[in-house]
Amino acid sequence: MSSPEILLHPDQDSLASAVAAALVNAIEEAQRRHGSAGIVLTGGTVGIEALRHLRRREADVDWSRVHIFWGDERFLPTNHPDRNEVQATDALLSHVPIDPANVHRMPADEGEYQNNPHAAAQAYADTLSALADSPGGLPRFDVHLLGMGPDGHINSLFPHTPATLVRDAYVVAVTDSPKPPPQRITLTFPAVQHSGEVWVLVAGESKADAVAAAIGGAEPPDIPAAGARGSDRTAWFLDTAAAGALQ
Ligand SMILES: O=C(O)[C@H](O)[C@@H](O)[C@H](O)[C@H](O)COP(=O)(O)O
Repeated sequence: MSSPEILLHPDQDSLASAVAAALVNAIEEAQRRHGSAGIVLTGGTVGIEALRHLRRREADVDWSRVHIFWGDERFLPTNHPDRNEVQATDALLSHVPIDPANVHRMPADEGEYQNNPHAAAQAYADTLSALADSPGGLPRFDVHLLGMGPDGHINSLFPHTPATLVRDAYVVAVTDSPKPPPQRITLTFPAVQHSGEVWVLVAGESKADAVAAAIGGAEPPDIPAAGARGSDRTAWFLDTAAAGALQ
């Protein structure tokens, strides 16, 4: 796995803009090398702001060869404004010519999955497996975007929770998240670390201690962002405030 690389930006807006520019390049590079690009999206303010910036660069991307996935989802009914996919759709996906069949959303809390986040997590694992080279595997994730909470959580992997210990599944349900809503679906560390590149996007002073702990080598069950590692590259996009506790 790769060592963390730090990319410093003066503020949240320039950070989000830099992420969008880097995504344009990473998508083009993945398409050149593999034919298509697989991008895993995150929720959170910075992650969604980066998508708004990417929308402004719509013409710079060949959307017909992009696959979109999610690192986690709030298990809520379709169209609920707190769903990460609804926010990403508003910010970017409904404004670009992407093939809807290439947008791989996590299931919502309704229909056959209503009140059953475990079945929904399994369904997403099946979706990923169907796109993988071998059964039970994962498709290529060229870039996995991650936000991080002040407690160091990434995706819905919260400190000292069972999901941080899972090694034998790529997707699990979380039923008692410390941050609302309690029910979520999340990729696990093995899925995150399957990614070629992992980019952690963090702004604000409230995150500074967790940034320093994660980059300083904390244990992932304590500070989950410490387990945010890509096989080829791990990039921390930080604003000055979030970098404030780094030595
Ligand atoms: O699922 C959630 O409750 C949030 O999406 C969360 O995981 C978020 O990604 C981080 O807390 C960073 O969020 P900010 O970028 O808004 O600080």
